[in-house]
Amino acid sequence: MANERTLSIIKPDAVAKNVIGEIYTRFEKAGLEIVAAKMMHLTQEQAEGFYAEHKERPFFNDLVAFMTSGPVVVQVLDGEGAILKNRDLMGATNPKEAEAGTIRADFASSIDANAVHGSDSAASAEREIAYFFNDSEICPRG
Ligand SMILES: Nc1ncnc2c1ncn2[C@@H]1O[C@H](COP(=O)(O)OP(=O)(O)OP(=O)(O)O)[C@@H](O)[C@H]1O
Repeated sequence: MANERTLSIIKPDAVAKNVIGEIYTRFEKAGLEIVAAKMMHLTQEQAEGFYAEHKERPFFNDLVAFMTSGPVVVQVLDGEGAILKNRDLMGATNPKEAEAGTIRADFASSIDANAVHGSDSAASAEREIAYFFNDSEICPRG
């Protein structure tokens, strides 16, 4: 599988639980390099724009309220099959259904406060990385 990049967000619940380092360790152990990272407190506009595809869903307002409730950490992960690898590390959207040992099984408390986001396709990854980072902010190693 080719090297690719994906956008990951550590959501406000996981930042509040002080598990940023534990989540980063999982990325690193899976062979994903963190090639860009920043902590930010999303504005209403930033959260709405990021989740625009969910605009018509009944949970949209709650999702935006949650994502703006506290700081998040946004990062670009780089590695072989990074998109799928990150989705596997995250586990199912609903932590009750997430497999044991996944980030959501271990750190998420509900389907709203589910600890992490990860791009779900190459097209989403491209859009989402560009949403938060300029090319000059991404620092591949080696
Ligand atoms: N039925 C629901 N009720 C409440 N919140 C939901 C529901 N479905 C999804 N969400 C919230 O919206 C986010 C985006 O939904 P999506 O279906 O894209 O899930 P996902 O791809 O697993 O999560 P993410 O996009 O955050 O990686 C979810 O992470 C979750 O926080």
